[in-house]
Amino acid sequence: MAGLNGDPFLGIDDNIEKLQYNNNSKEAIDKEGLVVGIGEDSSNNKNNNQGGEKDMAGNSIHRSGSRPQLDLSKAEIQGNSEERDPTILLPNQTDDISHLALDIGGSLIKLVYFSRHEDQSVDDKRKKIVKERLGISNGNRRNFPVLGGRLHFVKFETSKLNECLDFISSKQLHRGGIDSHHWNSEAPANENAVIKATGGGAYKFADLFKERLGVSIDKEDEMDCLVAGANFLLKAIRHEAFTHMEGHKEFVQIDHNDLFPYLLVNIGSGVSIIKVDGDGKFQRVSGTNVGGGTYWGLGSFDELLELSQRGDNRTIDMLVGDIYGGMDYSKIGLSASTIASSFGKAISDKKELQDYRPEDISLSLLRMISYNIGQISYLNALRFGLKRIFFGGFFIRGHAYTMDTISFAVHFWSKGEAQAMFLRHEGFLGAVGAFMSYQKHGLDDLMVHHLVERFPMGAPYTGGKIHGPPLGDLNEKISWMEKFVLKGTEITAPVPMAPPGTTGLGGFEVPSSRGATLRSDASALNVGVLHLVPTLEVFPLLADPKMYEPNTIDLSDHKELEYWFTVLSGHLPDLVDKAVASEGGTDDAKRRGDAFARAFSAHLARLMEEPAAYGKLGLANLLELREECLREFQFLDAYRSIKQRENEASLAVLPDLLLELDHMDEETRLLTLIEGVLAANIFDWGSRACVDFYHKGTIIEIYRMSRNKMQRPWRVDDFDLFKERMLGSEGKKPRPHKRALLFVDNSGADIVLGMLPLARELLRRGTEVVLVANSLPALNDVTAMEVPDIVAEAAKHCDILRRAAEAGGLLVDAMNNNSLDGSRGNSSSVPLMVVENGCGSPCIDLRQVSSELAAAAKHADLVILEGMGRALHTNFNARFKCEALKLAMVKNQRLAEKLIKGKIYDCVCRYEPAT
Ligand SMILES: Nc1ncnc2c1ncn2[C@@H]1O[C@H](COP(=O)(O)OP(=O)(O)O)[C@@H](O)[C@H]1O
Ligand SMILES: CC(C)(COP(=O)(O)O)[C@@H](O)C(=O)NCCC(=O)O
Ligand SMILES: [Mn+2]
Repeated sequence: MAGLNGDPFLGIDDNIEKLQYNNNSKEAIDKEGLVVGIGEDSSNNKNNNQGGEKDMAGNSIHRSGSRPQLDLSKAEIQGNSEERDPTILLPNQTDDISHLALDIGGSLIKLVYFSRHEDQSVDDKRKKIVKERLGISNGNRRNFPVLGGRLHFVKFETSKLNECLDFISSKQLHRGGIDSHHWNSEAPANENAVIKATGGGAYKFADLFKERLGVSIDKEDEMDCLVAGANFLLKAIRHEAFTHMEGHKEFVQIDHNDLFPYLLVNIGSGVSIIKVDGDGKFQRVSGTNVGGGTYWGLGSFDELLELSQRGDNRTIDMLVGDIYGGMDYSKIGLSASTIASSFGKAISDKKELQDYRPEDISLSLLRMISYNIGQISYLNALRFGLKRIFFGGFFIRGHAYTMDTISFAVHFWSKGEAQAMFLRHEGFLGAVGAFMSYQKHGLDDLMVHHLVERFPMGAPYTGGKIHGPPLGDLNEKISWMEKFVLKGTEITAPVPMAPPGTTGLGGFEVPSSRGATLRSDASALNVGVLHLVPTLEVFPLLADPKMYEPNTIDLSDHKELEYWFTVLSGHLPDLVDKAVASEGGTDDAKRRGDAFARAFSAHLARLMEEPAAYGKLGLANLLELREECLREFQFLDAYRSIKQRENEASLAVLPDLLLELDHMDEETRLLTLIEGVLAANIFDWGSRACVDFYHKGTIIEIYRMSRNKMQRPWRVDDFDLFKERMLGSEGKKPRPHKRALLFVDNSGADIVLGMLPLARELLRRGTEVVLVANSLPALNDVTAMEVPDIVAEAAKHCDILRRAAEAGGLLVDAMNNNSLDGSRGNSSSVPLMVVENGCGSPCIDLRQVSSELAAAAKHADLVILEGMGRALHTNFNARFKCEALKLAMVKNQRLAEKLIKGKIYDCVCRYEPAT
């Protein structure tokens, strides 16, 4: 059942979403005939002579083991009655699997399409053993629809339907069923292909679709789709909704059980106002013809928006003050600056339209439309007693001033009773709803933790128009990066947006950012590719998953963001060197390294300019973005040789360390073990400060030095509490833990001389130990694939480890002989096991972990989180149902100051009893 069991994972060959831009640099590039649309890249692994599954040493590279997969031959699970009607894609039934849904509006065509992955998982022995040991079988697995892949969001102008048809055809989206990676251009178009579509164009253009693509359009009701889309997004995307007041954006956590009723206002060409009471329960209560089409109809949308930034509507709008001789009409609560009549000054001024500045007209128009919609929305909210109003539709376009104006209107008219909220997928509600209407996708069963949003290399450049077919392979991606960056230097250093807070006060003031330029692609689509990973689970030991926030550092503080921006930019040259070297230093690797650096810099620049562009931003997201970006350019493991070297050096001294430990009494040993973990956590190639002194000595010298400096009390020091729990007090022996989950961090000394000896101590005391390691490489972190070899090597020198590893099925001999047939190895020891965590980042978001980790957690009563990434940047404030120990050396001065009011190289040993 490999396919149905596909373990969760973060895709590595992230797609470059179709790009859109309409700035000057684009023109230049277009003329050169460069393909500017960047499409799905399914061919990362094929095009780069990586050969797929083996590295240079012939070892399997674990790249995507946790990816969702579909197994054509095992479709029988479809009938599994134990599960609540799981929806299953039957890969053989190619004729009824659709990948595409459309919303063809009066202004824009919105596409949502789904791409599945190839099965690239390495079904390694470790996984088989883990499944057996942890009792993960298909029968008792969580119910989930067999669905894994990515949802992409693209838009076109309706008047350019042909470009849209070309796009669909180039990606073969209409062929449905055939994995789009494997489509065969010679294959006949699917005769029965049906595409779900909504919006007026579904009627208007049905014949054209049949003619051009040979597909039938299955028309879905527009309001049904809007509501279905909004409900799905609000439930399934963690930070879909946000408020936007006075330039300040704040993501809102919507409680699923407290979503209804709400008012949905979709501002497309025209405006629909819908009262939503539940799934499929709604009523269109009103609308207005003054909407997005009104604005766009009077000029070019992007241009108008940009002009409005520099506008002053007071030259053309008649204000209360104009009527009252500069005074407020305070009796009825109107200030002098209140707009009394949009465009009203034009009557008295005796000027012609062309005498007014286009900037001022544009702003006046934008305000007129936004206030009007805000007011009508408020009146409808009042009519039905609704407090929450969600605004969607592409008129909003993530534009700060528009949102501020609408928010102000709602706030003003409702006297703060009602709240305006906006949606990140604003314009895609209908298209998502149309997609949802393919019930066989089982999309409605997906939950927040099944979705991972990724922002591929194209994200910083999105916006504007689409040209040309999608880029198909890595090489094209790289040359796109090269050419694009050469031509469009202003894009690598994007025009800064007005800093937060100055995009406009909303209210009745003019934008205070007058003169500030909008991004050259004023129209950025702030949505990424949604990876659907149905096997991800919430870590079962979180005390309160709803309150859980992985990030300790919230980068919405601009100073903080600036600091980390500088740090990460500073790391780049060194990282690129390592990455290039890890791929043999070839010219090809150098090109990829360059492209990676450009792409990551562009992400950083984009986020500096608009920190919330990719949703709520924490440091963990930035660190993960870096790893994903490396993978996008096929740097599968930049630190491979460093990790190997350090593992070997550390394993060589492990026997001496174990001997030393065995001569100690219990209490000294425990302290030495914890000291050892903290000291060995110094080997962190993600920290500038540490890397600097790796040049000053050998690994072992640095480890010794670090250990010698372990002066207690540490900055956070709960060791005595932990010791009491482990060893007891006043002669009372406490019961040992049943199972401990050890979240391991770095390779080399960190795992070998730090965590393994601690694991050994727990095993010795009769506690089962599960080493939890990354699914994919990140910096010098050890991966789940690498741990068994390290343990096997260590076990050669240690009986405790050997017997436990055998019992856990970790030793190669054991694997080959008895483990796979289900026998338990040497039963005289508790087992030592290894599971992957589902991540490929130095940090861990415990809301989205692998199913093996979730299974391992079931019987665990102790969680040990190690390292800065896992225990400080994320999870420092996390509370667990079981006991938790958080161990890390703080290798960054600023973090030390902020988090523990200490200094660099201070240590944290935080012990928390079960909550
Ligand atoms: N790139 C763009 N080109 C044209 N209009 C845009 C663009 N981006 C946003 N808009 C605005 O979005 C409106 C269309 O919103 P949308 O939700 O797609 O409605 P519809 O379904 O009626 O096409 C346009 O009328 C315009 O005001
Ligand atoms: C990337 C890291 C979280 C990895 O730390 P670890 O989890 O290995 O202890 C850490 O190195 C870090 O926060 N670096 C910040 C950059 C710097 O200080 O140079
Ligand atoms: Mn690390």
